[in-house]
Amino acid sequence: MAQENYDSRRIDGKSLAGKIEAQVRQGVEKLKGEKNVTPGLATILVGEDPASRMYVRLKHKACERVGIHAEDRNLPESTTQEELLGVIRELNSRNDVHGILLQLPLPKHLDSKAAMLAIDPAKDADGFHPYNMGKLLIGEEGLVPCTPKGVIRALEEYNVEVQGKHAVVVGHSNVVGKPMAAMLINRNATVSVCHVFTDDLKKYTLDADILVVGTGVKHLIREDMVKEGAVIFDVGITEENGKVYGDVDFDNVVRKASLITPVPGGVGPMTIAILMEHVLTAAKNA
Ligand SMILES: Nc1nc(=O)c2c([nH]1)NC[C@@H]1CN(c3ccc(C(=O)N[C@@H](CCC(=O)O)C(=O)O)cc3)C=[N+]21
Repeated sequence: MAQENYDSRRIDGKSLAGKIEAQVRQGVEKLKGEKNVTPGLATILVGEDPASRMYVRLKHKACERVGIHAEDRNLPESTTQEELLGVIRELNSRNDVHGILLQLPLPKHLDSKAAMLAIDPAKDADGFHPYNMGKLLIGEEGLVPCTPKGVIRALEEYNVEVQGKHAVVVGHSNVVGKPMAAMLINRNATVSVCHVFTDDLKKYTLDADILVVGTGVKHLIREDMVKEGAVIFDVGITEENGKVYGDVDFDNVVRKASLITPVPGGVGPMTIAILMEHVLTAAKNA
């Protein structure tokens, strides 16, 4: 059987990220030339979790590509809450650090809510501070969570109409689902938010014009659960035997989608590109 070619339906997150990074690189050059300011990002990683280390490394590599100065604060697993807050306060006070990223999850003995609250909202590159989250909810999108912002950017790039459309968000996490729902509401979509306690998930997903899935459940979304012509963003990552899987059964769902992101090479690279944009924005505003 001949393999059908669905390439035109695939949202190429890598090339979109490349486009955003090229714009950031120009902005960084301009800021250096005009104000002699080099944007700086400090990442804080507590402990040695290999996945977290890899994500931090990806962010540092992106900084290198766009000309942002990156500082790596790798703290031992035994770090106390007071010590962590001390590092955050030091970074808050430094004028060569414009963005602070506290890599999550933190070891269990640390209070991540209190730590995020300690980050200067103006340096909150992740957009996780309650002040920035609150602004997002009232329609003021400054520093907002990078992953849902990447989805919005892709919708814009591909000229997908959002107003009046039924957008279904699966997963209600603070980093993806909730801010994603807020951004879609801000753009006048009709938004349904589904999660582990939703019964009859399929009833909602089948009606979705735009479907954003971030649950971490491998291949949760099957072909029979999506509407013909849907625009689908897969924000899930499950690692199994060195392979990465999304929340969407891409190979089969692609037949019904009009646009769809793969994993890897979809939303992940866009997340990092938006993070770079945020550090530049924070440096401009400083
Ligand atoms: N404070 C905080 N901010 C974050 O932004 C944050 C975090 N904590 N904790 C963990 C998650 C995860 N995350 C990813 C970013 C990019 C890819 C990415 O680019 N992935 C590549 C694949 C990379 C590979 O597997 O080699 C892709 O999808 O193509 C993945 C995951 C950011 N996170």
